Amino acid sequence: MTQAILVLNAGSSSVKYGVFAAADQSLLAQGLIDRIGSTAEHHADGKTTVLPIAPEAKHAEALAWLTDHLQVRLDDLEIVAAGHRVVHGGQDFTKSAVITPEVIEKIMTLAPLAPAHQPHNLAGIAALKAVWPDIPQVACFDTAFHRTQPRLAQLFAIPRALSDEGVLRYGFHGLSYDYIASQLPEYLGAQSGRVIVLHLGHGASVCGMKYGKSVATSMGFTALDGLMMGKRSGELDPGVIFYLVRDKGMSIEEAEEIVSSKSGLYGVSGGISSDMRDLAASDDPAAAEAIDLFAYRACRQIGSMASALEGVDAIVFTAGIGENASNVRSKILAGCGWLGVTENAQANQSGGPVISTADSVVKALVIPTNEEKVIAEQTAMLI
Ligand SMILES: Nc1ncnc2c1ncn2[C@@H]1O[C@H](COP(=O)(O)OP(=O)(O)O)[C@@H](O)[C@H]1O
Ligand SMILES: CC(=O)OP(=O)(O)O
Ligand SMILES: [Mg+2]
Repeated sequence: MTQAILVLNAGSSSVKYGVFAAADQSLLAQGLIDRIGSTAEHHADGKTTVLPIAPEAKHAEALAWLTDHLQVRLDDLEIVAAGHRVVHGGQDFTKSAVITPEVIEKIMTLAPLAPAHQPHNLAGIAALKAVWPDIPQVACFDTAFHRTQPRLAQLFAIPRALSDEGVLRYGFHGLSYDYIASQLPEYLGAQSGRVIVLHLGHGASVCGMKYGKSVATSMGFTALDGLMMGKRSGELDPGVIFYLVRDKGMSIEEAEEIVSSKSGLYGVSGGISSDMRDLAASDDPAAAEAIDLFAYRACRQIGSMASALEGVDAIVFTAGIGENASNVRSKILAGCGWLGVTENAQANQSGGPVISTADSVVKALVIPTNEEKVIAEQTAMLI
């Protein structure tokens, strides 16, 4: 039987999985469940099926369905290890780690800093342990890639004692950025020096990379900062939170829910949807304004990254929106014309990879991300 590594990538609205040959990490099978929390769908082998679970069911039910499904589907493979995306690694984890009870405990203590992710990551680890109790499991952290940020990029302007105890800009989506960094030389050659990568999914962030290393990123201590997202506000005056709690009498939990699950595309569209596909299909002016604000905020962050990089050679789009929504890419590129980037509308429509004109000073590209591949490689290295 072929020996294989099973990879789980639990995001805020989806669970992606991949099965890779242990020998060379070639892909053997993959799939994903998305729209968790509305009508969860399983996509694999070109087929889409609605999961036989309640529409409002959460990650736990989706994971239970998935492990049942995988046991049947993978019965001709020998699963020898599992790799997991774990969103928050704090200061302790600068690279991936074999999961032990101590590692689980550290991951749990960081869970309050990533409440929309870390519990699902831990649930995935437990779900696979129940089915494959004897295999090694590896945790691969979203924060690890950004540990190369210079100190000034990590500091918030808060009392020193708080920074010293770890209230810092960690940044996320590091597995995705790691994959994109590995692809840059092939796409850009010598132009891969100063690159701004936009990971635009349900969660969204920007990373400024110098020669493939993170020097600045838009997410912070938690995954709430930076860009506008599916349901998260992104960058927000902290005074708004005080107003909600002190003046409007909300509890901290209610205020947290506002900024983490009632804002972003969902909130600005007046509750139409957190999914870019639904907003693009809507003729409601609030849906159009949500898309415009999403693009506007991305342009503002690109300006910030260009400054941290002291110039820019290329802009890369990736993840669900970045890879698929040509209308959003087009709006963002139009807002960045001053940086020297010119969209090739036809290439953008057809998905690139190069979506700038031949004479564009700054190159723009679409590169599909592959967090699962990075997890498989990091897992193979540790087992
Ligand atoms: N064909 C598409 N057109 C426009 N947007 C899309 C398309 N497919 C996915 N998306 C957007 O991508 C998001 C999911 O991105 P993804 O990176 O898979 O998310 P996550 O890993 O954070 O769950 C969806 O919420 C939706 O807004
Ligand atoms: C960190 C984060 O926001 O992840 P996701 O995009 O998967 O929600
Ligand atoms: Mg994701």
